[in-house]
Amino acid sequence: MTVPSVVVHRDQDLLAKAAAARLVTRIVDAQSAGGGAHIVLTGGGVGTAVLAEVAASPARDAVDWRNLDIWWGDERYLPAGHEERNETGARAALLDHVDVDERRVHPMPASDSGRTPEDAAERYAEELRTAAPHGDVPSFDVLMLGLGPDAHVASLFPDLPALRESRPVVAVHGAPKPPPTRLSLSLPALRTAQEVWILAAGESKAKAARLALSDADPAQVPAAGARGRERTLFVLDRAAAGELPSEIISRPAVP
Ligand SMILES: O=C1O[C@H](COP(=O)(O)O)[C@@H](O)[C@H](O)[C@H]1O
Repeated sequence: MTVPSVVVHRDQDLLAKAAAARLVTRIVDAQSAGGGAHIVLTGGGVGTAVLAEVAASPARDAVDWRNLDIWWGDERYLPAGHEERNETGARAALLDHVDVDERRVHPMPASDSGRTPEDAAERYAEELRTAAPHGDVPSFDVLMLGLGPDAHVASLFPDLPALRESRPVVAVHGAPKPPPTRLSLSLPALRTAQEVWILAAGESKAKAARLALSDADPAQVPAAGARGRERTLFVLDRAAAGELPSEIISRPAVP
């Protein structure tokens, strides 16, 4: 697993703008190297703000939006179009404003799909498998994650059985943050991404960021288990970085 590196921005607004610039560059680089690209979106305040900044950026036109597969790291198990669904937020912030190929936009199933959460998780796992030339999931170029104050990432919450899941997608019951029923990529699936970016702003995330950068057990600190194959990057604002030891902030990114 890669040793994480950390970038700290002045505040959430600047963090969102800088992460958006990073995301555009990452997609353009991947597309220049190989044609298509796969990205994984997150819900939450910062993740959605980053997407809105991509939409507002003139550089967004450097992306070949039709040649991009868009996935989600987790979803709240609510009816299609519900305002609390991560998909709804991502569409309003970005996807409704760029020329995506709908066949390559892969939202997780909604609760009115007629499936149980377990069937919905298996359905999404199948969709991932279909897009993967080798293995169970495509090679994600970048996978973004928000960070909860309890150090949850995606919908993997401390001490819940979903953290022990080895299949790529898991149904989550009893989440402490509403809604209680969710779908999530599992920790092994998150770890297949080339790059994992953890985005967090605000003082309420400072303790979680410190623990996520420690050797804590992912069973209690899920974010401590979210690492990319080639790179793990924490993009924080000053408040979220407030409890980090100074040697972590300046640590060079090495595998
Ligand atoms: O419920 C969720 O929360 C996390 C973190 O959200 P934030 O608003 O505290 O940044 C998010 O990453 C996840 O996708 C979402 O379902």
